Amino acid sequence: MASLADRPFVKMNGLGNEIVVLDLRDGPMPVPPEEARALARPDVLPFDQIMALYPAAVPGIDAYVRIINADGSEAGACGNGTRCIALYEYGRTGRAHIRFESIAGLLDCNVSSSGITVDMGPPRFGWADIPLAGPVADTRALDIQAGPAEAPALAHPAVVNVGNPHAVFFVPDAAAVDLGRYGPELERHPAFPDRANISVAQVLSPDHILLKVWERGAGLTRACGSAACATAVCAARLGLTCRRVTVTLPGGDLTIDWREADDHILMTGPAELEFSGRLTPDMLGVTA
Ligand SMILES: N[C@H](CCC[C@H](N)C(=O)O)C(=O)O
Repeated sequence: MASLADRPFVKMNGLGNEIVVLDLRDGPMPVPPEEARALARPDVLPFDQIMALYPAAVPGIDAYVRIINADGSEAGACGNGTRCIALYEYGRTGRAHIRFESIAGLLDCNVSSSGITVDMGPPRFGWADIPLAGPVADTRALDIQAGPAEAPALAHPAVVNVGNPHAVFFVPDAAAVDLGRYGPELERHPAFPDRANISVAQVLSPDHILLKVWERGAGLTRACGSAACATAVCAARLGLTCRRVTVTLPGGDLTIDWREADDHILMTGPAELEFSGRLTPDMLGVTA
């Protein structure tokens, strides 16, 4: 497989969710998983996701995007990363309305002075859509848990697919949960054949949720846009909140609006451009 050596990159973040943008439209190539893992090393260019841009297949779409986690696995959605590439494309073209295509569908973005809004599409709650290992009638409360059997630390998550799989545990006190301890086993729980992103959510009011996330293929992150979307729709589906909420993550706030008219999830928040550079063989773990 060809190497990414000598390709330009842009380092960005969405509320501290660490993003690397690789614009591969001039020379499309897959992202080698082993090079992604090498690049993500703490002393190289630590990131949570790579957003790789490819030529769009249809007119009117700015790019096709593929999302690679720090462990080299591929994801179907990345809300914070999508805001980052929307800002990147706005900087390149000056156009505020940007459209991406992804494996999970169309991502309609709008860049404005009040933030970047991404239409993440509709949630999918069916067990096979998540996916789960077998039929489950009620995906509002999956029969799994973590921690001591007699007093589980986390139990009965709501599950949803928002382009990628999420399990959301609602708890009375999110700060009291050691997600770093339970995240790894829950991410790889047998109930999730494609693994899952794991959220711990505390409902503060009908329009405000506190959230922390263990991301599939990346671990604890400062923010996770798709988890904020997943948590907002699961909370509304359970009657815990209204359909428009502020989600407060360790890195900051996102506004999520689960639109009644078409069931689409709109996520609004910031993105930040940090620096750019060029990838070297050393950064990619490639022997020259
Ligand atoms: N940080 C991303 C989520 C990445 C999800 C990825 N970890 C997966 O495997 O689904 C976000 O802001 O939505």
